[in-house]
Amino acid sequence: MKKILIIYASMTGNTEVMAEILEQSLLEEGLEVTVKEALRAKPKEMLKYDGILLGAYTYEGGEIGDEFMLFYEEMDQIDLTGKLMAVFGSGDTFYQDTYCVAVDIIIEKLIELGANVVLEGLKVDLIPEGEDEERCLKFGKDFAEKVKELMPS
Ligand SMILES: Cc1cc2nc3c(=O)[nH]c(=O)nc-3n(C[C@H](O)[C@H](O)[C@H](O)COP(=O)(O)O)c2cc1C
Repeated sequence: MKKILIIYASMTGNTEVMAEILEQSLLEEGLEVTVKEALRAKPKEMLKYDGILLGAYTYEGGEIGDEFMLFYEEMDQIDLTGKLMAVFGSGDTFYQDTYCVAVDIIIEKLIELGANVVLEGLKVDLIPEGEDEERCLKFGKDFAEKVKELMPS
């Protein structure tokens, strides 16, 4: 069974809800899923998984939230060449110019580290409800399909 790791940081719970929906979606696709908070995870753990999803909210006018920062910095120590990855996060459209930019910053770093970022970043305005919940479920399904296609057993 293909193994997926979801690592996320969430201050007020919105990105955490995204992580939960993604977990549900990946489980429905028959994948094994581990979910961890960034503060309790180390980047080298990613190397044991077939696919990895990273989630972070955006803070302070365009920065990665504090709880994800150490993980982000320590990623520099590992080689992610070929790793199948994608990024998600909650933000607030009130911050027009920096809406969900943490997602973009992380994607940029992953590409720099050689990862294969297989989907466009998933950005949600505050809590994922209704249509946004559907977008999260689809993101999980699309990621599962990529893993099955690109990591044949
Ligand atoms: C001080 C402050 C600054 C913020 N800056 C941004 C920002 O620049 N861009 C953005 O999209 N959201 C910004 N947000 C909104 C949060 O990203 C949003 O509330 C998000 O849903 C929090 O996710 P979480 O519940 O997972 O912690 C900011 C929130 C606060 C309190």
